[in-house]
Amino acid sequence: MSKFQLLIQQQMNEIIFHPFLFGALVSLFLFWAITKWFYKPAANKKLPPSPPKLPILGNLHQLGSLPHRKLQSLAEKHGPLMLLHFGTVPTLVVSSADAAREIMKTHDLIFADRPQSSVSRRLLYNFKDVSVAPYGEYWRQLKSICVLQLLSNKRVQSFRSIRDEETALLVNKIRKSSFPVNLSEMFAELTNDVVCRSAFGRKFSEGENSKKFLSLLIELLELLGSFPIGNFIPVLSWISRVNGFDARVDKVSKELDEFLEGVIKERMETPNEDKNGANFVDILLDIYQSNSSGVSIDRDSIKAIILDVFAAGTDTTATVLEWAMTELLRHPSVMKKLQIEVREIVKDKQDITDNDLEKMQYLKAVIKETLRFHTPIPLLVPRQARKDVKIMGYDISAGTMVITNAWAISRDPVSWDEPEKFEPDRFLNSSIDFKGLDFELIPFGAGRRGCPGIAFAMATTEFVLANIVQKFNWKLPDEGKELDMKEHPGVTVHRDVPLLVAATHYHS
Ligand code: HEM
Repeated sequence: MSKFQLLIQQQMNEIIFHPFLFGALVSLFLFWAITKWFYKPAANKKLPPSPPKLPILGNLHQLGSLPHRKLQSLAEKHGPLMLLHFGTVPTLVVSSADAAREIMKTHDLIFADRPQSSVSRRLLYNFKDVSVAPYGEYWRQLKSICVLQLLSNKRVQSFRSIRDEETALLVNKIRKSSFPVNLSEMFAELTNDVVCRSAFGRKFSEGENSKKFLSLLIELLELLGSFPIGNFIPVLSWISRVNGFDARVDKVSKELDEFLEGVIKERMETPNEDKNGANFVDILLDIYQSNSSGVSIDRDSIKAIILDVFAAGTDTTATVLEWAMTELLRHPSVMKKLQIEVREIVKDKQDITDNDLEKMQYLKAVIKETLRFHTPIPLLVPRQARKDVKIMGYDISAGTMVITNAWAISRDPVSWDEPEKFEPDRFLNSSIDFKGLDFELIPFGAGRRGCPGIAFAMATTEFVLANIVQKFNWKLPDEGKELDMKEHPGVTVHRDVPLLVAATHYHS
């Protein structure tokens, strides 16, 4: 979420250097005076500990460019439940497995809402998608479409040929690539193409119109990850109108809508008769037109769900692959052990089957350790309290935003031995999994609002990783030099610099 912080910093700069400085300062002063006058903290409430805050900004200035790291340090001082203030928004920060269990299991129903922003309202069809829809009957119906129809194990299996073909293309690209291979770029392309083919039945990396869609998606992700200052200090909402941010949101939303309308129209005119080869648009159109499953969705719902799948499913999976390869290159003994496992199971066969993947226990351990050590969305997706509730003896008010620092939880020495070490073996004799039942490892969240895309994401991650470690030997281009491990700020935390590597084809 640090686009968040970057944006706030950017917007603060704009306040300071902008010709509208005077207006901003006057608004802020009035706002501060009014809130001071009316706001009286509840005397009889027991609130979680809070770090000291500034007037108006609250704790916004303490987030830094990588908030998961800053919030971890704050939690070390103030405890696993902290109450921060992002401008006027009270925000509960959760930093231990026990506290996360209270939120996502014991009181899951109370925390089943998401905070709503004007950006997601405009980009996601007035909250008609799954990930930001308010908790209620509409969200329940969409979530069940995702879990039972779009992202079920059976559906994920039906996309097997897409994974096969796209992974074969990746392997070919690596073979032909000039030195060094830019793996970060290749993983991003692959995950986009896999999601695109699963959603539309074709890719967007080919053809002019399709390239436009790709650049719109990149903008969508950027905008969804941004938090204009007006979200936290409502009196400053006008800044987004004046600095062109609102106009950019409107433009991206309009152009995405035109593209998706085109895809839907085309599919309605020439429906896909092959039920086994159905893609997400086919399935959603079928539900829309036949009112099957007793669910009624409209055209906007279809477009919003498709955008969700792109926003949630591409960047995240590419990040896991990127960090997994990074750690394998930094730990040659782990790479060797993984290659031995994969090559022994595959032997001299041409293709890796789902059955082979099932047997690759070390591969699964490497992926789990990557999700622990480099949690792709370190602060998960924020929730919001629907009612007043007591958590660990503290009073939490309805409307409080909740941020779970899953990154800090999976490095908590209370739950993990030597948490700062990348050590996949820790999972070999352990039943801990990432599916939302073990709160020390929750990269996909948990409970009602937990991620429905785990099977989809894992199918791609396991298959791609198994193939590239089997078919190539890998080295850093400059062996004497330490790999740069800096993280790039964002909702999904990538490497700051692309992963460049040397690959040699392996012959069994
Ligand atoms: C490594 C890959 C992925 C990671 C780390 C990830 C992580 C997450 C997280 C942390 C949440 C919020 C959970 C919560 O609030 O408890 C979430 C929600 C969601 N994810 Fe994923 N995700 C991944 C892949 C996918 C894929 C591939 C899809 C779809 C194709 C997907 C679709 C969704 C949707 C629709 C939601 C919203 C669920 C709701 O609000 O009810 N995700 N994901």
